[in-house]
Amino acid sequence: MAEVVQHRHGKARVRVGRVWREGTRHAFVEWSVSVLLSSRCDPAFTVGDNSSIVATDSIKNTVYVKAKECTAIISMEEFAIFLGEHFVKTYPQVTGAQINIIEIPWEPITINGEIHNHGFKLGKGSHTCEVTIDAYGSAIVLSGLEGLALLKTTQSGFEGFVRDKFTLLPEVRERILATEVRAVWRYRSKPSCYNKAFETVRNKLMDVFFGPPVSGVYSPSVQNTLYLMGERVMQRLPEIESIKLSMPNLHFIPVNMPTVGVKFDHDVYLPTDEPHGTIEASLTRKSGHSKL
Ligand SMILES: O=c1[nH]c(=O)c2[nH]c(=O)[nH]c2[nH]1
Repeated sequence: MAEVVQHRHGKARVRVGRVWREGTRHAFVEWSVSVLLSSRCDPAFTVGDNSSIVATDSIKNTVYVKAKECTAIISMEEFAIFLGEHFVKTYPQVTGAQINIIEIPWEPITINGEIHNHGFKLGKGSHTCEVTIDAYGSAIVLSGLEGLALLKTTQSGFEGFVRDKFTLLPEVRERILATEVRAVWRYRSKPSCYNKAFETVRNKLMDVFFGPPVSGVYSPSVQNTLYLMGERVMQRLPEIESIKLSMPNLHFIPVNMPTVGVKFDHDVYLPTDEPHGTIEASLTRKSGHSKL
């Protein structure tokens, strides 16, 4: 007969996206929240009596309930205190709560020095290149951009797609649109500066994705936004022959659990990256064929 000396239980990596809409200016955070409760529930371990266990599923739901209750923007430290206090105050058998949160470093977009109302990005993405030289010394130059994560909290929808017995997805005119752009383009002539051309491509891709800083621009699908991004890059840089864009659709699923107090109001989301939509296309100047 053994004695349980120490035990905890909780839920790890509860992903939550929270949007605060202050007029047309949106604030946004994405957190990965882990909760561990210390509680007097030894009989659950020793004799299979679950009567004192706060289910880890309820712990996960509570994260969303508390995120919903934060009606003003809050730091993750304050949120962790708010959440931890809830568990120790609500359940007499809970003697302690440890909350760990990692914040995904989404930062507001700036376009021409002006902060965008609802656009965010993660980092800057990487510049890549692939050069092939043939026996005569002629070079094919491909440049690319990898890992540029972009997100907008509004001005996106998806409607009018095939509806049949396999369809569950509702049609929406309001959703979060998030992606991680990968682009590869082929030069038909040498730009005056490859690095400057890369910067121009990156800025153009972002300008088209986000639209003007105050109003943004409506996206009816990732497909259409991707096409417009590629088209505008080729309009801006005549040296580019063709461009291939890959833009996964990183879904932010509305959290709607009215029975536990979370009625979705474009505020609390479950961010996912698996599975994700995969959208890609190659664009080429009308005269040529894409060699990407
Ligand atoms: O922009 C989108 N394109 C799709 O092809 C698609 N499919 C889906 O389920 N959601 C979306 N969104």
